[in-house]
Amino acid sequence: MTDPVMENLSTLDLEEMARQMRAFQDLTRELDAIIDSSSDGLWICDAEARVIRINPASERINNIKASEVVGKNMRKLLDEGFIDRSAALEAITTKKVVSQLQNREGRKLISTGTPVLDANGEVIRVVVSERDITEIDNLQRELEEQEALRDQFRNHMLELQQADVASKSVVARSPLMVNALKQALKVSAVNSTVLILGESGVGKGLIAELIHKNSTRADKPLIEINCGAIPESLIESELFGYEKGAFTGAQTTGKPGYLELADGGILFLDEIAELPQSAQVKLLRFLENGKVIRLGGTKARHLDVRILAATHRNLDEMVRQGSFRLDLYYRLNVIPISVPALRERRDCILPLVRHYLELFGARDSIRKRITRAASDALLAYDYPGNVRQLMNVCERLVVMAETDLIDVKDLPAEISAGAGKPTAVAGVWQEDVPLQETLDQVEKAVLEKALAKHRNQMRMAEVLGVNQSTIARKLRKYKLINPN
Ligand SMILES: Nc1ncnc2c1ncn2[C@@H]1O[C@H](COP(=O)(O)OP(=O)(O)OP(=O)(O)O)[C@@H](O)[C@H]1O
Repeated sequence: MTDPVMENLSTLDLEEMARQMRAFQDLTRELDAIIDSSSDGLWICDAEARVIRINPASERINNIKASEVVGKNMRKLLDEGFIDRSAALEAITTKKVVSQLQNREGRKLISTGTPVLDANGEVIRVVVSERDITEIDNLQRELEEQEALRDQFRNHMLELQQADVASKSVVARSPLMVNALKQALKVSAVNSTVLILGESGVGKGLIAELIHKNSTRADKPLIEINCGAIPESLIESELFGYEKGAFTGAQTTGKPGYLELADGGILFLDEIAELPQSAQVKLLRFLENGKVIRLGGTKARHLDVRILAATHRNLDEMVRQGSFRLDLYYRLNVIPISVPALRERRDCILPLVRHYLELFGARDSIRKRITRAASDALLAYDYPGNVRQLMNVCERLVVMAETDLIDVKDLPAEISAGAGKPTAVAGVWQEDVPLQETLDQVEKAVLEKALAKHRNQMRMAEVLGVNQSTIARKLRKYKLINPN
């Protein structure tokens, strides 16, 4: 017997139905693939909140099998305590998309219930997607903790620094030193990298502090690191920071580097010549693009850090020998400031002595004066350790000198040894050196003494019996004044 319905269908109708059926099957397969491959969990419920299906991601997130929940009503799952809130129930009631935070099996989930409405606006299905945000949440918390730690650290440093700088004053009498300070003040206003050159103890650190104090970054940190004092194996992690587990012994939370800590402020890299080659490459990259990537990390952080660097070494020579990168040298040497050795600015010596005797005296409530002979010995000494050495001598004199009047006998042996002896000024010279060289040395020493005493070229000219233009020319020749 033939089917009457089939009888009335033409071959064309049948072909169309078969095509539609195939298209429907393809669509179902596509939907299955989407649902099953989603990394977010998916729950599909009917209008009564009965679970129709859940995807493999949901099985994994909730640690259940689909068979345990399919066919059950969300209300029952709620009563059984399997879930603490249901986005599906709320979406059915409100007919709106709802998002909820849920705690399940010790994990944090964000569930979004979306109602599917028919043509009459009635709910026919609810799709609930759930995303496990436990890791993101932990990372967020870690980040917040680190940021809090960083702020705490930075504030602490800033307080210490402000107290330190406030208590310091810079003594400068010699034109060479005055010029170095002027340069420092001038560059404070800009953001350029500065390379401070000079022997150990001349005051390079003090110049860096002066630049910071007078810059627009004064209320942000000045972080100082001595590249020579950090073990080579640690310098990169100290400078650039590291992510957790970057190397054996790394803190489990990871750590920001000094560059990050200096964000918004200034990083002062003392003893820059001691920076290992691999760190030189990374520093150069930072100077070029302003970004750092922590060790073991992939995320580039953009930082706003001004770099000041200092060294007592001859970087030119190191570049020639290949131990310092030329490209980094160019990047650092944008504005060089040379701080002269103390023996090249003897007219700073006595003002510094007075300054430090007063400073240490006030600290210890001791007031000490100094004899002329002791002053002369201090003035004649060469100070291989520069201002730092002079400062230590003054502290010792305040504490140790037996009477209120400091005399030659109170001075350290290396300084008192020179007292009273004829110096180059009085006529001691080396044998067998060209006469002109000896004469130049004597002339320079005479000018240095006169400059320290009279401070005024006119007066110097009077005392030395030459005209003022000769004095000016010779001061320039021996670099005792600013060449400009
Ligand atoms: N012109 C100055 N007036 C007052 N104190 C100074 C002056 N120059 C340096 N000092 C003091 O001398 C000490 C040494 O200075 P500083 O540390 O800045 O030298 P440095 O050149 O950076 O030395 P190093 O190369 O060893 O790091 C510091 O205590 C500093 O305050």
